[in-house]
Amino acid sequence: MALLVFLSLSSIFIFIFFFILSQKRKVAAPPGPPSLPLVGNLHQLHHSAPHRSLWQLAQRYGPFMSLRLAAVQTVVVSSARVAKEILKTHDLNFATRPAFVGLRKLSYNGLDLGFAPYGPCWRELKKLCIVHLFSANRVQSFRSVREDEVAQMLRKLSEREASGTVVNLTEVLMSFTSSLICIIAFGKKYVGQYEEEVVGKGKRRSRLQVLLNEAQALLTEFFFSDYFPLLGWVDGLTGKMRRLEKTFKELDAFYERVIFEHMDSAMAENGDDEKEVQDIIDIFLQLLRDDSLSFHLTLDHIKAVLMNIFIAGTDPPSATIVWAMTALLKNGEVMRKVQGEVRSLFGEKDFINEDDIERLPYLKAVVKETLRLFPPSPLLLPREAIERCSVEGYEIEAKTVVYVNAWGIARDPENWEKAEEFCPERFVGSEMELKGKEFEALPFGSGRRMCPAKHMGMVNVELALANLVHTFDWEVGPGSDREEMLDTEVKPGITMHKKSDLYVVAKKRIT
Ligand code: HEM
Repeated sequence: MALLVFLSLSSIFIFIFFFILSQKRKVAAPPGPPSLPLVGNLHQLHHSAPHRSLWQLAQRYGPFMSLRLAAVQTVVVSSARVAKEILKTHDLNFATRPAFVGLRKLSYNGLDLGFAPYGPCWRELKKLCIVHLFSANRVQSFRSVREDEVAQMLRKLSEREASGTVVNLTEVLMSFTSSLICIIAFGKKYVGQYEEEVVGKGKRRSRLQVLLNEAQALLTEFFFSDYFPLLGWVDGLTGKMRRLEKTFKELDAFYERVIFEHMDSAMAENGDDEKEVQDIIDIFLQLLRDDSLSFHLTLDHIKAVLMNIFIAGTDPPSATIVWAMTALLKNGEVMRKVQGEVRSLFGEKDFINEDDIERLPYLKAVVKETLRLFPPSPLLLPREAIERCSVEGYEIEAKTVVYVNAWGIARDPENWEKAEEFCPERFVGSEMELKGKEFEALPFGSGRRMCPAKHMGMVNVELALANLVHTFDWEVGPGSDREEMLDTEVKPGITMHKKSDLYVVAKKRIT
């Protein structure tokens, strides 16, 4: 009997002890909205614009907010101060990425730059890519490629103008950035070598373009395996796993084919005929032969980084130029001012080159203002806590997923006057570079996981935009609803694309 009483009392004490402990932990996490059983707060996220719903929730629960997305403990950062804590003070502890199913597969199980877990291998790979692929000298080596591709885009637009057709500028810009990244990464435009497929009302895309869009979509696709691990089998039933496998296999075969073509031509040339412009595969093949590398670079690492470059090099730059043109069409005064700047300095010229860009402070301010209001990755890329740690007096458990709401922070009236207005003047004469040092606007992220290609991205956008506003006068296409054309609704996906394509008429300027 005594033993029974003793056991019952001890069980009650143990229960009370763990109950108090769990309550303490609950209190120690950042505040957040109440959650439902099983789904947690999943239902509170807007499908295509989660950054907007998270920003609204943050107005109520604060700039450091906990959410439970089914089984995934999450925190959301919505102020410059907390972003600095996470991305600078505690950067090392938040330098890894969650192993979500889509990210893991498309990163060759974590061998890439963008989604690999933090560790010695990723560190070496990032160093190597920064030095060999994305340095200022390397970006400069692609100058002629960039200028040729912009000139080609202008020619295409001139032909359409001559035939009086309305132009889908979104498609023109996607095709420009994907051609450009194909030449930079693979040495030639493979897009045109693939058969075209019908992808919607009157739209045709090359298979390679379709695969690229599919990979982009799969990176943010909802997989049961990520949020309800016990229901992972549902992903098999819905066909998502098959879609992921198929897209991965086709892209893998494409990268392999291009790499082997490079190996064959290197052997045929016997190494004595250096190419005028080395593409990214050439550089990787050289590195593969380098015995002094501090880690074992494999073919899968190369394919994984090519996957990053193909997706990240196409989408964020094209989305940024579309947003810039949308904002300029909406704000006629800013359009006149930026055209005035370019044309008054270079009115005699047919083409604005990269040296000219350095003399265009207002154009540069337009690009920065676009990146402030329309960061292509509004929630950056997800981070994950490596170990339990304390931030702003709250306890963050290991494996908590962290989203930084860069979109919301850059519209925070605490940091920006007339925050919602498109006003490039705020950057004229300002020292702000928006390259990871200022936490009030973080279009390229910050810290160890920030974008390694920020310089390349910026140059591509500035050159294309300068030439578009220099060469043409722009109007919304006749027959399109101006309101709808210039709205700021977005498509779902890892990159924030404008929802409706931008249909415009481009008229050559009168010289
Ligand atoms: C307008 C252009 C671009 C913007 C706004 C942009 C933005 C970003 C952002 C926000 C991140 C996540 C940073 C973080 O988690 O803190 C990122 C990562 C990355 N970006 Fe970019 N990007 C651009 C262009 C490019 C280009 C052209 C490339 C390659 C050719 C590229 C390659 C990458 C890679 C590999 C990562 C992953 C880095 C890592 O996890 O360590 N980006 N980018």
